[in-house]
Amino acid sequence: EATGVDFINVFEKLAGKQPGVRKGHAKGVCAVGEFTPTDAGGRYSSSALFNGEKSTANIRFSMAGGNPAANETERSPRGVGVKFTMADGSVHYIAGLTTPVFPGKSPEVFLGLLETLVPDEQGKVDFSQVAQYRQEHPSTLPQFNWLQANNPPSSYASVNYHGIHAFYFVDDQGKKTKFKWRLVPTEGQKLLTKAQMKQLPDTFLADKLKEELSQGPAHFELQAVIGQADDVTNNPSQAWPEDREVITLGTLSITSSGDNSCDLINFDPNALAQGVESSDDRILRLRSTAYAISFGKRLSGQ
Ligand code: HEM
Repeated sequence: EATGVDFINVFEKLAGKQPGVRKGHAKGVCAVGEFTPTDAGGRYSSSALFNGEKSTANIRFSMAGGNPAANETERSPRGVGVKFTMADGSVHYIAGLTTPVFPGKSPEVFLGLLETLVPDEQGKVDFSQVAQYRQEHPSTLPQFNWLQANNPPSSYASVNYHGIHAFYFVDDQGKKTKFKWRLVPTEGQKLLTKAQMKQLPDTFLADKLKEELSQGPAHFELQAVIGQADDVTNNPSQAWPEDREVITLGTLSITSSGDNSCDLINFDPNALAQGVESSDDRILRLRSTAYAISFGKRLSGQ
């Protein structure tokens, strides 16, 4: 079985030692804002997040991977982490990606994919080996195909983000409802054109966000896709059918960005307030150990 330590080790082989930096999603920007709930979530969950009062939000937008100099025009996932602090003081974390699916049905398949991407002693990646691994492990393909078909965003604030894993709402009676969350920009998605992907510099997303927020807040709808009885909860490489019911849980407003307010946050996706629970997805469960190791390392300058 793959462990959190295995992932931290392979990230170091892929990105080199990056002391003091996140071992995944190394490049990113902090932002702050607030969350205003609708009354829809309260029908499924006892969480204080949905009880009518506003929560404050600490946000971080990021580039996937361990490279702090990642190229922001490349076809790779972008990420978002949100820490909600509710009026009663309780906290709830989410961390998702721009892709609706993850590249592997299990920690082992994902780890194997990363291992094929480790360069040899000459610094070369054997891409034929990567392609062969993908064919032999078809659960790596849906995310790859999605990234080829969808250009990267022109702003961190103008793209959909997906929780990818299944979670459960739990209501006052203990009744559970499976769901997957997503954040949808209220003004719709804005993606780079092929020409912009060639012309833009490697780094523009943090400045662009700051400039956009100087004109006023950016808004996302937090939505929940409600699962049906036979929708699987343990395979993040697969999306649920398109026709599932979607409810709007509230609006996330981003008001400013560019400070260091997220540096001490570990966006552990299993650190959930009462009223929401993790599913049996092994990748989701494993993320806690990997994030904790990364958090400890980066805070201690390793
Ligand atoms: C086995 C699978 C995974 C591993 C080993 C892994 C590992 C990591 C690590 C080590 C970090 C840095 C944490 C920190 O220093 O605070 C990170 C950050 C992040 N990961 Fe993952 N991850 C995995 C799967 C996922 C999935 C499925 C998603 C999305 C659904 C995701 C989204 C993110 C995001 C958005 C961040 C940045 C959080 C921030 O800004 O601090 N990861 N990941």
